[in-house]
Amino acid sequence: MTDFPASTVLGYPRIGPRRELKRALESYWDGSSDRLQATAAQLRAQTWLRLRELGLAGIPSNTFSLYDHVLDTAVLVDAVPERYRHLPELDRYFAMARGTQELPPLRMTKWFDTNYHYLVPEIDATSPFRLASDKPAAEYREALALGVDTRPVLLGPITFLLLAQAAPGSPEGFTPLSRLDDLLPVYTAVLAELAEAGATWVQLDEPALVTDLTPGQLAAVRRAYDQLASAGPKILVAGYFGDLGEALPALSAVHGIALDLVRGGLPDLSLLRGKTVVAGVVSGRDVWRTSPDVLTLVDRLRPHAAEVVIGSSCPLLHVPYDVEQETDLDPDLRDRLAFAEQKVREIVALSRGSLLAGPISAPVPAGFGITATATRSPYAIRAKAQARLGLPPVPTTTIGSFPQTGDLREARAALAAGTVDVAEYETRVRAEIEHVIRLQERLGLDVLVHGEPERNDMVQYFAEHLDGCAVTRHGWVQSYGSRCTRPPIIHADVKRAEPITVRWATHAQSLTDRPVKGMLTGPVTIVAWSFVRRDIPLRDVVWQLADALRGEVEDLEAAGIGIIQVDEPALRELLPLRQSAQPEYLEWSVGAYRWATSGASDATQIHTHLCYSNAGEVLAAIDALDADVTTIESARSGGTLLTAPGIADYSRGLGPGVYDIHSPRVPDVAEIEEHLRKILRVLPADRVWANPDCGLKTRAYAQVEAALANLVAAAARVRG
Ligand SMILES: Nc1nc2c(c(=O)[nH]1)N[C@@H](CNc1ccc(C(=O)N[C@@H](CCC(=O)N[C@@H](CCC(=O)N[C@@H](CCC(=O)O)C(=O)O)C(=O)O)C(=O)O)cc1)CN2
Ligand code: MET
Ligand SMILES: [Zn+2]
Repeated sequence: MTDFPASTVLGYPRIGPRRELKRALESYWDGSSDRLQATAAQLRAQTWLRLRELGLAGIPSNTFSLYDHVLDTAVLVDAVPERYRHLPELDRYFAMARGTQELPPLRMTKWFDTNYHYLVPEIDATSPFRLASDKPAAEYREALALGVDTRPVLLGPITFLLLAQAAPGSPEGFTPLSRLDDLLPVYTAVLAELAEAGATWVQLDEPALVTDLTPGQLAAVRRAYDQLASAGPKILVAGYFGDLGEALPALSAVHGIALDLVRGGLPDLSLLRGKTVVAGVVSGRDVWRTSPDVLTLVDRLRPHAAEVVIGSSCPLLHVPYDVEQETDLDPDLRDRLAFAEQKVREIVALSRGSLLAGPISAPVPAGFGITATATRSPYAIRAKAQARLGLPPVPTTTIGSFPQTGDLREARAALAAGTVDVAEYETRVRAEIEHVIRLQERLGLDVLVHGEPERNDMVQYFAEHLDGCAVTRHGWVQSYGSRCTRPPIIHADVKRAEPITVRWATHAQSLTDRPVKGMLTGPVTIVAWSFVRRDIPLRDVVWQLADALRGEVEDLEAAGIGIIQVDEPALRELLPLRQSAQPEYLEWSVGAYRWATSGASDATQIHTHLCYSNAGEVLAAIDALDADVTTIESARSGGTLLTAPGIADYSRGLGPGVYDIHSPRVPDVAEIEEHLRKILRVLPADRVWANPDCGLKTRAYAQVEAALANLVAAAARVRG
């Protein structure tokens, strides 16, 4: 049964080496271009042909998506909520993704422990599943027409259902997984269609199988794969981001298993007997070169499996395209790196036994060893000291960023290109800060922000100003839809050479009598959204950052900034997927946050912000952060924060976001007021803040002005 190609990747980036998909999407949405489908087809073709050119034997298809692969799966099986159904195909797809002025979008949340976001399917007890799209087969045929026989990739039914939520109005206790038996025939139908088109192998992605599953869920896994294994094509189940653990025995019927041997260890090898095993030894989650030593893992597998294939640990969606584009990187560092293109080369070389050892790695690390427990005075004492801020009940504020205009981005690009000098660039940034301050005063907000116009990104900006971090020029990774980030590379000990944000914060504060929040990104989030060195424990890197930020907090306070926000939107994201590892993580991550913030005096109000956090799950940790005020995503998760156990006892300031900033739609006053009243039914008025869900950088000024005016009006109504 040795018919599987000798090398493969589980998936590939899809935004385009120069973000071609981003540009095609955004010009399609603003109506200025009709090249979306053509660009998409071109990107797919380019990927298949490039992978073949690099010598990769097993090439995946249907890894492309116009927006999100979970949304694609919902559309594939027709799990489309009634409210979107009247819309024509593509409008409907983007309405589910982004909303329209009339319709809010589906919920969006983090894909496991990555910075990728997926749309949460809504499933109810009667959703009539059926095969409603031929995308997988169409893309298979599209590749075949180019002479590339691919392995179609589908999101597996278990992960799909576990990531879905019960549609609003579902009976108490209803879980989407209870619909498995109704969904399986649709999967059987897609598999049959793919077999008919000529596919010999189909990959089913099941990252949910590396999380803790109940006996009932494990039984569902077995039932699903016993059935799908006989549907036609051979089935490769990919369980990545960790160990398959208890789920592996339940996959006994399938023909192949892809193991994540970077995040997970070798399983009970007897369970692999007779199977094709994709040995995921090349990491899809970092940018470091792979050592040929990984072949010892492959050697351990060989005697047990029917065949062993060299592969990536997970889809390469989470790494940038090509390190060769990074001509500005320090050559010694660049030598240590592999992006998607280089990883494919490594996989091919490993499969041919010709991978060379990488260069001698990192400089000698210092690690980190703070043992002090960081505490501030009790909250009651701090609250009294902070009364000097003179804030009204239900104060209004925003999360930090204001729209990143085309002008600002162009000015930054011009600065990098050398066509604008630093002085000219900074003049523009100061002018933008003044504009943002005046706008907030005009709107009547209580706690102002400077708007973050000097930042390309809340993480990259800090990395650019810290020793030990490098940034890329073209290393884009998709975060959601058309939005991307360039994760910095933390390659050595992190240190702050000089203050980073103080001059922007003091400039903003000099323009107004109202308090302006200083704005920092927290240590966990900087690490979560960067590629991190591997030669010291993650927690040591986080603590190094915490120490650098502690210095920044002290400098801001000394410069007269009375409110300092330290964002930790990724606190929940780094939570280990297995419960057994969670308490330890929460202890050191919360400890690092407290180290960063606890140098502040009682009178300085510390804010934090979290988003896409399923905050209810980490409420105790949020509490332990000990921030005076926490603003949190809530509008787009259907207010689940407000029903979290313990929420009514939350003792400090809390601002559950009252509208979703990731959608272009503008909320009206009544809607925001209703949201605030819902919050006030759960929390006492002296603890509630009124704010959007997240920063406003992705919105246009017209949307922001209208939405914030409505927010201020709604807050005024509930105060009365
Ligand atoms: N790192 C990170 N992760 C996060 C978030 C976040 O803010 N940062 N927020 C949450 C949601 N995720 C998000 C991720 C990205 C963006 C986002 O807006 N990204 C921008 C890019 C931001 C950036 O780096 N901008 C640079 C570069 C801008 C650019 O494209 N410049 C042009 C040239 C200028 C032009 O013509 O526009 C180019 O390089 O080609 C800058 O402003 O300097 C985008 O995709 O459009 C928003 C939210 C969770 N994860
Ligand atoms: C993804 S959290 C964003 C927080 C940041 N202060 C902003 O407003 O953009
Ligand atoms: Zn946010």
